[in-house]
Amino acid sequence: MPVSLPPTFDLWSEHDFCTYVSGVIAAAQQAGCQFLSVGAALPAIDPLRVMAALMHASGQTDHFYIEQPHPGEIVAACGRVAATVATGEQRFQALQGFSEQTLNHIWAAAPAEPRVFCQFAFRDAATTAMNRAFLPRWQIIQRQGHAFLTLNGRLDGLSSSEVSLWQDWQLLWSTLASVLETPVSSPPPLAIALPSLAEQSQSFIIGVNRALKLLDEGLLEKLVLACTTTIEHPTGFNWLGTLQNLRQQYRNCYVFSVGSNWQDVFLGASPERLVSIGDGLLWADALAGSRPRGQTDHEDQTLRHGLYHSPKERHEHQVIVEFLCQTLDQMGMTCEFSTEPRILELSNIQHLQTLIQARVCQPIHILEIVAALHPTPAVAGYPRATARYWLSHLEQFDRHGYAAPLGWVTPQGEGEFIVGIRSAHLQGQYAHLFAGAGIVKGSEPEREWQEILLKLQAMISALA
Ligand SMILES: C=C(O[C@@H]1C=C(C(=O)O)C=C[C@H]1O)C(=O)O
Repeated sequence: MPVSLPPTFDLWSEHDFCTYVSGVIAAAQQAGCQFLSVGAALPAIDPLRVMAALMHASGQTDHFYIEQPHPGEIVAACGRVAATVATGEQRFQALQGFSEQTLNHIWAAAPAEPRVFCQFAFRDAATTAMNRAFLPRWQIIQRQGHAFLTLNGRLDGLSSSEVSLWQDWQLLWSTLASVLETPVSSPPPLAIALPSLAEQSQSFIIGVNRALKLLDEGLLEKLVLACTTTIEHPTGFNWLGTLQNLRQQYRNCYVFSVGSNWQDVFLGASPERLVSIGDGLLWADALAGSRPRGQTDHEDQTLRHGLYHSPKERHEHQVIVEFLCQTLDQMGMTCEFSTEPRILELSNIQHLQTLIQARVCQPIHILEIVAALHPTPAVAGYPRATARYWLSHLEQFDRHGYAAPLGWVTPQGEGEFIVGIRSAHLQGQYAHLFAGAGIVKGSEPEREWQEILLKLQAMISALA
C-alpha cells in the first residue's frame, strides 16, 4: 500500500479539495493503484450517529460498526467501494485474498489506515451473503479523543473523478454538521417480556442430556449448545436505538452492528474477542464459565466466589485456554498468560476470562489465525470435529452469524475479530435471538437453561 502525506487543503472548499485530490489521483494512477483513500482528523464525534446519518443520507446501507470496551477505539464504516462474498471451507482464504488484493492496491493519503471489514457465518456451508468483506466508502475511526475520517474511492469507473469524490466528501461534511446540531435522542427499550420458551427448553434439555452421555462415553470433553427464539414487533425494531441501549448497558463489551440493508442487521454486545493483532502483538481471549450477577453485593460476591472456585467451571475454561495456546503454538507463536483466570463482570452475568498474548515474529495474516481458531471450544466444543458433528444433529436451527467471527483487517494484515455472541438478527418486524451454554461433565441441565435465559434476556432488554 503506497502512502502519501495527509491533506493540508481547506476541508470546506471544493476548489481546494479537487486540486488536492486530482494530485492524489494522478499519483495513485501512476503507481498502478485501483483505489484511493483520502481523509482528515477532527476532534472526537460520535461515529455511530454519523454513520447512521450517512446511511440515511446516501441510501448506502452496507455498514460495519464496532466499539471496543472502554477506553477503546470505535470504528464505523458504511457504503461500499468494493466487496466480495464466499462460502465453503475456503471462505476465510477467499476473504483474505480479497482484503490483500484491495489493500495492496490502495493509494492511502488519509491520516488513518484504510481497512477491509469482514463478517462470517458460523458454518462453512452457510449462504454466501453471510461471509462477506467490503472496502467502505466512508470510514470513521475514533481513538484518543480524535476522529479520523476517511473517504475511499475507486480509480476505475465513475467514482474516480475528483468531482464525484467531492460529492461524497461533501455528504460526509453535511452529515457531520447535521449530527452535531441534533441533540442525542434514543427511544427507550421496548420492555419486552421473555417469551415462553417451552419448546426450546425441552429440546435444549434433551440436547444437554445427550451431550452428558457423550461426555461420559469419553467422546467429547465439551459441547456448547445454543438456542434461538424470535420476537415479533408490529412496527419493527429501531436498530440505532437498540445499539444505543447496548452501549449503555454493556460498557465492557464489544458493541457491534453489521449488515447490508436496513431489513437485515446483525448486532449485539459481545464480551469475547477472538483475536487481535497490532504492532506485532497478538491477543486472544479465553472466555467461559459463567454465573449471574447478584442482586446485592453479598450475593454477587458469593456467586463470584462460586464461579472462581468451581472445578467444573475452571475445567470448562481451561479447555479453551489450552485450545487457543496449542493452535497458536502450531502457528509458530509462544503464548503468555496468567495461570489464574480473572473475572469479567458484565451487567447481568460474570465470566472467567484469561487474556492470552503472543509475539507475532513472522508475517501472518490475521485471517489465517481466524480460520484456524474458529470455532473455538467457547462456542462449539472440544474436540472440535466431534463437537461440530453433534451440533449439526442436536441444534434444529441455523446459527447464521451467531458465534461467528466479525472484524476488520489493515493493509499490514493486522486487525481485530470478535465472536458474535449476545447477538440478534433484526429482520423487519422480527428479532432472532441466540444464546448458548457450555456443557461439560457435571453440568446440570436446568442450570444451563437458566444461563441461556439470562443471556437471551440481555439482548431482549436492549431492543428498541
Ligand atoms: C455461547 C455463549 O457464550 C459462551 C459460553 C459461556 C459459558 O458457557 O460459560 C461463556 C462465555 C462464552 O464463551 C453465548 O453467550 O451464547
